Amino acid sequence: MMAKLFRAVIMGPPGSGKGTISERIAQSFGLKHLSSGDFLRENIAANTEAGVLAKTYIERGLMVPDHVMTRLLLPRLEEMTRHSWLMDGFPCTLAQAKALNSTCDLDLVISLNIPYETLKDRLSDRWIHPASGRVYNMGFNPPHVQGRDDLSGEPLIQHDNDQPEALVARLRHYKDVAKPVIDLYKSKGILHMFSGTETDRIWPYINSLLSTKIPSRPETDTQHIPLP
Ligand SMILES: Nc1ccn([C@@H]2O[C@H](COP(=O)(O)OP(=O)(O)OP(=O)(O)O)[C@@H](O)[C@H]2O)c(=O)n1
Ligand SMILES: Nc1nc2c(ncn2[C@@H]2O[C@H](COP(=O)(O)OP(=O)(O)O)[C@@H](O)[C@H]2O)c(=O)[nH]1
Repeated sequence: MMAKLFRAVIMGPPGSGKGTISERIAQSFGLKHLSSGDFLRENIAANTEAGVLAKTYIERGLMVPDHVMTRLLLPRLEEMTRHSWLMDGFPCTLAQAKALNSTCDLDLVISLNIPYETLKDRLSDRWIHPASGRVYNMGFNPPHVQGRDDLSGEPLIQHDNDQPEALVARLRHYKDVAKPVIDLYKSKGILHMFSGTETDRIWPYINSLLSTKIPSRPETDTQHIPLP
């Protein structure tokens, strides 16, 4: 059977559920979940040149400049010639989207549209295991032991920029930079927008969309996703 690789991007404001939904997609369809935030953290931990540079921005709650993001991520994507993947958190800006375009053809873009009040509630309750990027929510998906990561048992933390005071500015910024990216993907005919307040209600729609594009049971080599 012909094997075709599948490349997708998931976009949405902070707290919209990109990470949560990406994990479900990765599990159900065998795509490799690539998180730009995790990748940045790995580079920071490894003290790479770009990681050291990125850290100076992230520490101040700023977006990492386009040239640093593309220098970090594009070579990584270029290496993945044999993988189907879902990218979460990149591209963020039109410049990043154009750079990605010149590297690969995307099959599909998911954009999450979630009301502000919902984002605020979720993020003020978001707890993170910094080493792995695993995400919890005290109501929606609490850890087995309060304040501790399920797998490592290490302490969970909260990000200052998840608190409501920082959120308004983050959302405004997201809206400004994401609009031209969304318009670009709309014009290419690959954008699929999902709106709602609950991941569990949005998920079936995403699941059925992807089921029309990729089989839900990947074959033994999950890196090659055969299309019907
Ligand atoms: N394209 C990107 C992705 C991430 N970042 C930086 O990396 C940080 C961590 O990334 P991530 O974990 O994806 O972001 P969160 O801030 O947790 O965003 P979200 O709430 O959407 O998960 C961001 O705050 C931002 O400073 C960036 O500048 N540009
Ligand atoms: N209450 C609630 N929390 C959710 C839902 N979906 C995701 N979350 C939580 O909301 C927070 C943000 O989700 P996350 O996947 O990190 O979003 P991202 O910032 O877009 O990657 C996390 O704490 C999730 O556990 C939902 O439907 N209801």
